[in-house]
Amino acid sequence: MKPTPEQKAVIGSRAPVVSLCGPGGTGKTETLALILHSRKDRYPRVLLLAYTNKAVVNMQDRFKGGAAGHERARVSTFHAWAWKLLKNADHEALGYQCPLKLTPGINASTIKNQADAAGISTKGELVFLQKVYTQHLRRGVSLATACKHLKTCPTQRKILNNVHAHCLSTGHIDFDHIPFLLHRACQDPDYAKHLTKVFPCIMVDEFQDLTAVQWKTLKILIDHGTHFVGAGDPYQTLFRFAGASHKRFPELWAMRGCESHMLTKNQRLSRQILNLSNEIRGQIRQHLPGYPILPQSSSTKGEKPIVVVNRKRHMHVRGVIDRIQHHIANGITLKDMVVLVRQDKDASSLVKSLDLEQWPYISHLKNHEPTKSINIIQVVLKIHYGTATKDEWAAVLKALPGVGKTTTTRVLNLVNENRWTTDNISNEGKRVRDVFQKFANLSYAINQAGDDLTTALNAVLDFVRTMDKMPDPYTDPTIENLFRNARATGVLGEILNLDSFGHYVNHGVPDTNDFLTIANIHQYKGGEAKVVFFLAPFPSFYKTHGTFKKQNQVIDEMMVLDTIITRSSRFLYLFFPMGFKSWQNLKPQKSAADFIMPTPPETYNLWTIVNHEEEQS
Ligand SMILES: Nc1ncnc2c1ncn2[C@@H]1O[C@H](COP(=O)(O)OP(=O)(O)OP(=O)(O)O)[C@@H](O)[C@H]1O
Repeated sequence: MKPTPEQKAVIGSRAPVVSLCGPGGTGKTETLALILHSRKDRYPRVLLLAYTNKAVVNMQDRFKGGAAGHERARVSTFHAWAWKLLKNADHEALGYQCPLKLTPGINASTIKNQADAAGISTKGELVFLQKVYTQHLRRGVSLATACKHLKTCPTQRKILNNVHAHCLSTGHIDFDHIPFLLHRACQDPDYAKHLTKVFPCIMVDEFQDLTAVQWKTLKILIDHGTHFVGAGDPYQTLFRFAGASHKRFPELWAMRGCESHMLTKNQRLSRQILNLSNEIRGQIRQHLPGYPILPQSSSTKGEKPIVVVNRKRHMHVRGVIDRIQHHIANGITLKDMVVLVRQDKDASSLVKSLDLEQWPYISHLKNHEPTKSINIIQVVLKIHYGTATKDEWAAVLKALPGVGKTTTTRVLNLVNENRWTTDNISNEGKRVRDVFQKFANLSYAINQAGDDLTTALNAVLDFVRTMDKMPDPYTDPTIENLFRNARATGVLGEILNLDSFGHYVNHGVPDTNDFLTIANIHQYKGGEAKVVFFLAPFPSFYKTHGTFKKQNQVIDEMMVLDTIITRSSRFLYLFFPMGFKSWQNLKPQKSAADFIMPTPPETYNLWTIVNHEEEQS
């Protein structure tokens, strides 16, 4: 691969702070790989942070094959990197009475326990309490400030203060605590200086997705001398709900010594797809002025994007399957195709059809039922972390050999009353003691394994193997992904984030390397495929979320659509659930279709799907 002049300029930059901005497909990630390579002799260590576990795995794959592979580079999510540092940090200096224990799900379960104790049990109030607590952590503000900002009442404040006190006294922390605590640790100038020495160069892909507290932490390191490269696209800020902001780039540009680079030559999109993307970006820009978005170019010719309209989802599914068959007949493999959705349930009828037709696929949808093995592995891990619900405990106890009804009831009572401490258990009968001993042995093995996550996972799998009526987990094809992700992220608890690895269904097809990908666009960010299908949501989705009532949300949806469009290098199909006549009359739908309709008709081809069966009947 020959870098373009724009890419060469960034690679050759010696500025301490570099901003690399460009629309989807302009080669930002590729350029980061080249910068990494070019800087390998300049720094003893380079850290590259990516937003999702999937992005980390992709990046590691890209570096393995590409020029960048060298031992001094480390690719990680912010959380995995920060957790490795926090494990060795002085917990007392951070206000904790015990060493930190990463316990995924602990925030939600402690908030629930405290709320139960205070007699609060409505779902709405619980969700609100979680929102306040999460905001305090993600924004890097004190709990008191978050409480004030979100106008909590004295009871709610008391509950949240108790949650906070519980974490400090037990050392339990959740994922959201990780960046918050690293930020706190970096406020000590000696620690920040130390980190700057250890990480003299940090690069971030999808820079706009950093949360406020993550960015504040990196800014401290930059101020202490860490060199920095932030690559991304403010128009792909899809994680605003999780704390991302299109303002990150202006904040980066305002840093002292920042050199700003733009990539404008699109390496992925054909000219025809680029035209459509530029139209949507033009609309985004009307709402978000202030970003110097230069005209893009592309040298690849391709097909015009195709807009397909039909009111029925099952007709879209037929259309997708028909087009897949067409492309396979023309030499494109399933592996080069992806079906993208905005919300997971939009893919459910497609998944049913694929199962019926026995087509192999990998689904990155959150609502895809995990295999029995993955399910039980997650529950066993939750027990290890102390966050399993009573039902989850019951499911495991049911499958443990030699555990009858009486033992199960006794164990569940102890768990329910939160009384399964060593002292309490020693007074119990042998069977109950045996059950807890099994879990204690497992926890010991996991803790002993430390950073060696393969060993830790094997301990969990071996535990599952001893259970009755469970398939052998080692024969589950998804397990390989699980190990791969665990190794990539370096954090065992990430396995509880089901969406971090795909759900693979190969239906016994001999070539296990050829499958269709189905994903939510938030999961597929940064990905690319030759053929991209988008199954747009029905207008009811936007109505439920009040999207068209708030400008910010309309912009979010435009960004979602542009991110989907820019995943495709050759063929793009956008399926909208609406009638052909409504499209011809340009009747607004209050849905994603409204962003395509105003574009010049020559930007795309308009198709509909005719149901011959219905016509015949
Ligand atoms: N100079 C180049 N010559 C040829 N191909 C390139 C060049 N730079 C990048 N590419 C290819 O173009 C495609 C898009 O690159 P990349 O994924 O780095 O874009 P990106 O800007 O990070 O996209 P996104 O915003 O969607 O994540 C990849 O297939 C990459 O290998």
